[in-house]
Amino acid sequence: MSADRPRLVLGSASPRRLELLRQIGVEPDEVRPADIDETPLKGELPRAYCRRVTREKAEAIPRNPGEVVLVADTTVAVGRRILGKPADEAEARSFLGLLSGRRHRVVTCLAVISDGGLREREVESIVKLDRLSSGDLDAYIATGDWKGKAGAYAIQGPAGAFIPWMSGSYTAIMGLPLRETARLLAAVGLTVTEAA
Ligand SMILES: Cc1cn([C@H]2C[C@H](O)[C@@H](COP(=O)(O)OP(=O)(O)OP(=O)(O)O)O2)c(=O)[nH]c1=O
Repeated sequence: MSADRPRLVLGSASPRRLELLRQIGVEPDEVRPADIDETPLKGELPRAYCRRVTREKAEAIPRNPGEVVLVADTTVAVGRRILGKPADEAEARSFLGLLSGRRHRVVTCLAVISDGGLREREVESIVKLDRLSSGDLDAYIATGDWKGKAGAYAIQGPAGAFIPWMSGSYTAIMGLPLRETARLLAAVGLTVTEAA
């Protein structure tokens, strides 16, 4: 990347998002996560929720002139219901019970704030989970991989063994849609040129 490019701040505590950015040869100059309340509003629908939370993350992060701040949010939706990160094992079991044997949506919103203002994108994918036996569920819960993951699973982890089908963007499901991210970064002067 050239010396006069803007500084990139990744506004996320998610190790997946950093790993995904690195996959396209982008190393943020700084990681500066947002700490916001992610509680859904009463009656809020999943896409509207994801967009709002993403914008709030973007606005909560202090930004100096010349900096580009990148944030995202991943939300799992079963019909009108929002499944965020499970608070505990009991909630993880209940989320996985809802997802078992069904298709659900995964919405990932991303936003970039630069001197030029706010740019937003949204990517929706569909994932099918096999019907989980109680043995499958116990074994998966025991891995602990559900912790910190929207919907209580991660496609890139052991839960991959229960996913027969998906449609959309694998990187979006994992937390950061790389195609849309690369395009948004390019639009603010951060061309992705170093991918090996
Ligand atoms: C569905 C799914 C989610 N996830 C993860 C990505 C996100 O880290 C997390 C969803 O929570 P988010 O609230 O989107 O992100 P976060 O709290 O981890 O980090 P930050 O808000 O600071 O950016 O779930 C996977 O890793 N794999 C998956 O298949």
